[in-house]
Amino acid sequence: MLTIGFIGAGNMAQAMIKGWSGNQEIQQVVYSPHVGQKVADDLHIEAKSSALEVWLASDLVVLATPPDQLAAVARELQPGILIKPSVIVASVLGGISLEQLHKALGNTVVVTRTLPNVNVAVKYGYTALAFDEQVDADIKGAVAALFLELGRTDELTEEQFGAASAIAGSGPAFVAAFTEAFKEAGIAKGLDEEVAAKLAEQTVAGTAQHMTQAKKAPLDLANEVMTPGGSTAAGFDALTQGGLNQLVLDTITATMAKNAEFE
Ligand SMILES: NC(=O)C1=CN([C@@H]2O[C@H](COP(=O)(O)OP(=O)(O)OC[C@H]3O[C@@H](n4cnc5c(N)ncnc54)[C@H](OP(=O)(O)O)[C@@H]3O)[C@@H](O)[C@H]2O)C=CC1
Ligand SMILES: O=C(O)[C@@H]1CCC=N1
Repeated sequence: MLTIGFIGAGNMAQAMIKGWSGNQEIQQVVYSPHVGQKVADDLHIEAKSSALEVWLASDLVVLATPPDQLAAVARELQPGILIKPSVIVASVLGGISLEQLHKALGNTVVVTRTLPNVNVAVKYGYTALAFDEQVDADIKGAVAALFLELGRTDELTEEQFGAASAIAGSGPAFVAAFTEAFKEAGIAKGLDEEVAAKLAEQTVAGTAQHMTQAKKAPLDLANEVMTPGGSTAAGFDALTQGGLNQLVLDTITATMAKNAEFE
């Protein structure tokens, strides 16, 4: 049995707990100052009463607080790090580098920097992983296998994390915003809200499934839909001329700029 402990029980921690919940070989525990007990009850796991208790009970500890809480959490964990140095840390703290993690937790702690997205809750996530040189292949393999259970994963360099965070980490919010815009357009064109919501959601989900299952590039799929001289091509022109690519680039640029403030 592997025990995964969460420090912080917000949206990201809950998504990961849900993703691993079906695995009978994994036991999960959580500490969060206000919502910890409620989240534990809702997700049928055990609540601990401090970050230190989580550390002492766990094989792998996920740091899932806001990034600015790292120093406070690291202080609480110091006795645990001395008593039980074997615990592996998987940080999901946005913008916090391996170097910053080692500075806070100490150089002896085995630390991995991870960047999952909320889709791990339904095992359709994407997680970027970064390890420092001292992490051996067995640990890398074990951590990667855990995150593979939650969707796709890659080892990236830390320099790639800013872009990965904007596209994969924040991306679900942007895709959701596009889906909402689709729904709103449906309502504006006379559909009732329930029908518009269903059409938008099924079309976004189905398009993603189609590209993934059939291994189709986005523009190949788009071209299949666009009958020459037909209605989709007219809409596609409007989308392109309206500046979709620039808008998406601006969105990713703004996201990365904010993320860089934490570094
Ligand atoms: N949401 C996402 O899609 C992604 C988030 N991340 C990263 O994950 C981290 C958490 O984000 P998210 O879950 O969205 O944030 P939330 O605000 O939803 O949750 C943060 C949690 O941290 C807890 N917390 C705050 N301070 C402490 C502390 N000192 N000790 C223990 N727990 C504490 C809060 O506790 P309480 O409520 O009990 O006060 C809360 O449960 C961030 O660093 C973010 O960058 C990374 C990738 C994607
Ligand atoms: O919004 C945030 O800061 C975090 C990082 C990636 C997704 N959510």
